[in-house]
Amino acid sequence: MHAIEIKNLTKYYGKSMGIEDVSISIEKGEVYGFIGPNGAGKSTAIRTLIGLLQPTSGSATINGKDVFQHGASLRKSIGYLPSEVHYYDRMSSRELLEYHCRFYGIKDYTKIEELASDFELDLDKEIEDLSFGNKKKCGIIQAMVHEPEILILDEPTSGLDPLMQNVFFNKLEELNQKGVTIFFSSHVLSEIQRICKRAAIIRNGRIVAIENIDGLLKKQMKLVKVIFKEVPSNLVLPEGAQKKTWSNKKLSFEYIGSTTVLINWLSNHEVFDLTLTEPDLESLFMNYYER
Ligand SMILES: Nc1ncnc2c1ncn2[C@@H]1O[C@H](COP(=O)(O)OP(=O)(O)OP(=O)(O)O)[C@@H](O)[C@H]1O
Repeated sequence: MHAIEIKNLTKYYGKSMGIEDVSISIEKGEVYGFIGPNGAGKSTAIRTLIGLLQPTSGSATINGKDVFQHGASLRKSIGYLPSEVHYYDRMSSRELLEYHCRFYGIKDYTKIEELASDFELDLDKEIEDLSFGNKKKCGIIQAMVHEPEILILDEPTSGLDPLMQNVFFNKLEELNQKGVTIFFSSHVLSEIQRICKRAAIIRNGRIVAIENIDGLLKKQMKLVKVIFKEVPSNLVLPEGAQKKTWSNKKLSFEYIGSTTVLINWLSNHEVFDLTLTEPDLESLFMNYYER
């Protein structure tokens, strides 16, 4: 039995399409990524998956149970972070999280303190005084505090600074080691590659690929910028390099291929400086998923 199974899920907002024919299966204990550019349909799919939106057609099950028939009981085993959090402004995070716990019959609030300390959240500040990133932390704690067996997180890292993103991913790894299934959306490829084994790639409301992360890494183009000490004569680029541009001693090109081959090629030259960057999602789509 899959932890999450979405079958041919379609959601139209009136005449406008949110998602069409989306199918995703997630094993128990898996960390699964959901990646796509803005407006691709990630939030629509997630909201429909957890029963917050009625689908136009198709079905979604969690632990084998239909989310519309068993919504209330299933939601007890899910932790959900929406892409945007909206709270009662005049409550403190502590009051909000305690209020949340009471829905789950939790009377011991030590987990709130524990998570707030991990995420460095001041529990005594009123929500309206929290920055965007701190509200996000509050949302993440809310998703985790009742210790759900499945975490469904919609753009969890947006608004978190890089250090806090580290804390967040370490926490996901810790929870996953305890058996928690995690499904999270992002539009940043490196985040998905960091902890997922598989990812569904969505564009214009449709799944364009379901990839093993290893496969995605092999396909991934790198942007290579090299500054040479001296411009080498008769320079031959490694196989897989394309769209080369020169500016003074600075060479830029796109590279798809073995990292070892690239490193070997670089080691044959006097390199003054080097940057390797990941392409944005649009370039990835242009290269592989354009249909
Ligand atoms: N309430 C709504 N009414 C009408 N159209 C909507 C509604 N919510 C979403 N849409 C449309 O559905 C499509 C998918 O939007 P969705 O918010 O699911 O994408 P997303 O991948 O989550 O985007 P983002 O990364 O920007 O959050 C978009 O075309 C959007 O305009």
